[in-house]
Amino acid sequence: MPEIAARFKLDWPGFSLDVDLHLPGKGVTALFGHSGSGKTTLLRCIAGLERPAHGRLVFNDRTWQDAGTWLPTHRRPIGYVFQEASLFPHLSVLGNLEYGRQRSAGTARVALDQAVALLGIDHLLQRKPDSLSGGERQRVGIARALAVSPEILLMDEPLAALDLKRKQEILPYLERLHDQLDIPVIYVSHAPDEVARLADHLVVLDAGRVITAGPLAETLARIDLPIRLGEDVGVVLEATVDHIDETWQLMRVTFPGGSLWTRARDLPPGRRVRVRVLARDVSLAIDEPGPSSIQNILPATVDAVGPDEHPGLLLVRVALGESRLVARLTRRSAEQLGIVAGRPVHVQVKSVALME
Ligand SMILES: Nc1ncnc2c1ncn2[C@@H]1O[C@H](COP(=O)(O)OP(=O)(O)OP(=O)(O)O)[C@@H](O)[C@H]1O
Repeated sequence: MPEIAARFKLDWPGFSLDVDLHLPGKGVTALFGHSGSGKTTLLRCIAGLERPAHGRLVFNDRTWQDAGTWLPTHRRPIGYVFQEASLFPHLSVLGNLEYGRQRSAGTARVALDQAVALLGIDHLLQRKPDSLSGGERQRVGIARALAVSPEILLMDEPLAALDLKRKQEILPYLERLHDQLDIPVIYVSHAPDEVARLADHLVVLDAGRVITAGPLAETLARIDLPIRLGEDVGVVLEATVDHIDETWQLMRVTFPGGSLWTRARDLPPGRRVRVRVLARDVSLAIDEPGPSSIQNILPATVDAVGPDEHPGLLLVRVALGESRLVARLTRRSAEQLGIVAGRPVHVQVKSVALME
């Protein structure tokens, strides 16, 4: 599988970046971390917009940077999406897309027509940028990045400048990119919900260093990381819709190790979905609970126990077959229930978010 090998060392007053990463050559890799952790700087190094004194970057067996090699940005087969699309105001949307394409030197991987269709902007092609909404402008910005037929798409918080409504409007298009593009995407974000929804692979940065990197589900289930996610601690599960209960308008999704009920959606059985389960919505019981308003009660085994941000809380990871859930418990209840690794428990899941 093609791969991206990136090693950068950069020193600025008050900030240094020191990373050595191997990223998959397909799917969406999220660069995640708090503000100032170095996400944008790392993305800019990959794009050649920063030139660190010590750096090595190999993309699909081609060296873009090492001690004796430097491929300038315009010669790298990249598409770059900024937080806000800066479109030429005097050109129509189509003019903006074609301008980007003229500068493209790479082999055509994603045609302009395909980019237009993927981002749903065909009805906007004759419009001028100042007549577009923020969300539409950003969709054009993404299409423009794709119109240069890139071999990799670099996105720097493409939703950060949008309000919640516009974000919701654009997320389905990003999901389409995820499903239909065959080029790797590196996606900078500090929003856990975006990462849970879009990423396949996760790199967590803190103060210019990589804290952890790996497949999304596995990395989110780590409870030993110093990064503070607060209310967003939780896991994602790759699941399949297996039953719709029309009477109660509920839907059952199955994952390796169990199944969960959630609100029904208009999705056919067999459809692959991603579900997010937050640690605050998971509780544990030793004996099988009696009648309860909680619909999802599953047998599991405690896998690991770790500290949480507040000294009164713990994070407990449980195993259900090959899947993992994380529960947030008070230290007192963990003590009272005798929660230790290896202990069989019943997991109660109060709420499940479908990332679809
Ligand atoms: N050109 C520069 N010269 C010196 N310091 C810089 C430069 N650009 C960024 N920095 C600093 O480097 C650090 C990392 O910045 P960076 O933009 O990569 O963080 P980030 O994780 O992308 O943050 P955010 O989520 O806020 O965009 C910050 O402390 C920033 O002030």
